[in-house]
Amino acid sequence: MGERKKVCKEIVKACEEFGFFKVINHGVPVDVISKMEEESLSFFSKSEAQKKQAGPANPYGYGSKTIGFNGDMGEVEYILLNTNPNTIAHYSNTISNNNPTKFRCAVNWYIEAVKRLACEILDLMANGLSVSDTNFFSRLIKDSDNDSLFRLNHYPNTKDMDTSSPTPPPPMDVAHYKVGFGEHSDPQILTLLRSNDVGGLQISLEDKVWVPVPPDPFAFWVNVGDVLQALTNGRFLSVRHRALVTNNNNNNKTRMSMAYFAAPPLNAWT
Ligand SMILES: O=C(O)CCC(=O)C(=O)O
Ligand SMILES: [Fe+2]
Repeated sequence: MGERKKVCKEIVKACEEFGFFKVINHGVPVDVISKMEEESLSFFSKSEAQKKQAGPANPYGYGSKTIGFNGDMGEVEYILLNTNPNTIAHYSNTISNNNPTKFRCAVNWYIEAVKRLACEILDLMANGLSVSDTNFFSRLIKDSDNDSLFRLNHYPNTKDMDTSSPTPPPPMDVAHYKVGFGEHSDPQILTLLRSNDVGGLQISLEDKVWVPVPPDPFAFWVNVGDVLQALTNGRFLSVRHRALVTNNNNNNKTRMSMAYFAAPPLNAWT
């Protein structure tokens, strides 16, 4: 079997078993990632009052603790954007009032690079599934009306949390954690997730068995989303995952992640 064919088969197997896999040597330039991370860090380091100028997230913009429309809460603050360049340009003004152009460019470069990677992965998947039209999935996210999203997440350290509860927390190395981002699956086709070197992400393979995902700032994790599960008639699993805030890391570094959610146009006929 040729090398490419082998990769296609392995990707399909991972999507059937886990709906989740890791990509290394992905071709997204290091400086594109580090510029995006720099922008993210500089935004989240601002004062609460400054950050709130870019909110509330409805659904785009800055949000803190409330996630989505179902009243979900978590120890997370985030910026959610549509990947449409007009939306990015609009929000850049309040997200980075000292240099909106720098922020906008960092986001656009990052999105351009991860979108290319997502398309390549989707073509490999189609190939592995022996779909005759191998660009079928990637065409959906290349459509100019695609509804793809980009999200920057920041999780505080437990040291910053309220520990004034009457019952003392269990020893730090046991189950002392808070939910940063509660259990969910991503609704779109595919998610490319990249984080700094602070852990917290977990995936659930069987019911309620949580497996920690080691952080790797040089890699991308790929999540199969609900749309791809549906497009493959359930052959691919859309992976359930969550992010916890722990204080296992003894330095003060906090987790930052960035997620690109590749989605078809809202009115796509699939
Ligand atoms: O921060 C993480 O690792 C998880 C983020 C996530 O699941 C999401 O943004 O949908
Ligand atoms: Fe997610």
